[in-house]
Amino acid sequence: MVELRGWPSFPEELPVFTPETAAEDPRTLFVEWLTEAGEHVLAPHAVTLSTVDADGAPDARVVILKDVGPAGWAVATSSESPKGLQLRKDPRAALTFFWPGRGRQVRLRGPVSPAAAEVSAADFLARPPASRVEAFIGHQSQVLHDPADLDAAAAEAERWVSENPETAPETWTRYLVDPDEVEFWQASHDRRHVRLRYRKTGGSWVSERLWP
Ligand SMILES: Cc1cc2nc3c(=O)[nH]c(=O)nc-3n(C[C@H](O)[C@H](O)[C@H](O)COP(=O)(O)O)c2cc1C
Repeated sequence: MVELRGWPSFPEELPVFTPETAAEDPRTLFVEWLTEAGEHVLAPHAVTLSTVDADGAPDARVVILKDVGPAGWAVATSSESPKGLQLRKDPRAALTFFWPGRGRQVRLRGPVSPAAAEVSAADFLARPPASRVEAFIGHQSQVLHDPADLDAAAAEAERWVSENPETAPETWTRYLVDPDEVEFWQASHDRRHVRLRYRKTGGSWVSERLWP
């Protein structure tokens, strides 16, 4: 058995979250928390993206948040990857951020749509060369029978990317999660964790405290 008790989850000092003074728009509060997390944790923009597969079973993996704007929270991947195929069939998702260094979690869920082709292409072209090559290799999550196949595909992708520096693969897609619900969770050492959930109703947001 692994002894898991006693491992600390949070630092001794935690921020105090006061829902009464929180922004009216969850995006504003999210950007505040994300910016602050960037000063305390590695990869604050790493987020668990949850989707459902063709059988309705949940699936989840970590991706990188690419942007947050009026159209939603943006992530990027191949439309041919398992998550891309899942989103094509059932365009709904949840995003879960966890920033242990601040004792904070943010959860959001809602419909997902692909960004315009030129936005996805710009996302791809802004990636560093090695990341572009990685995306061009393709076959994400398929079984790799022989590592030599990956070496060959990488060499081919590298050649393609260097000869076509302005071209993005059609499969590279920015997905926008436009949440109906966003929940902010702030740990407290007295276990009175503070939770604030925003729900979109009509065109505006309603926020409610939740029991911990
Ligand atoms: C920190 C971190 C960041 C990642 N960022 C991305 C990303 O932005 N896009 C992506 O397609 N995969 C990313 N991955 C890999 C995914 O977690 C996953 O392994 C891959 O996308 C295949 O997922 P799928 O089979 O569900 O489609 C990242 C993994 C980690 C650990």
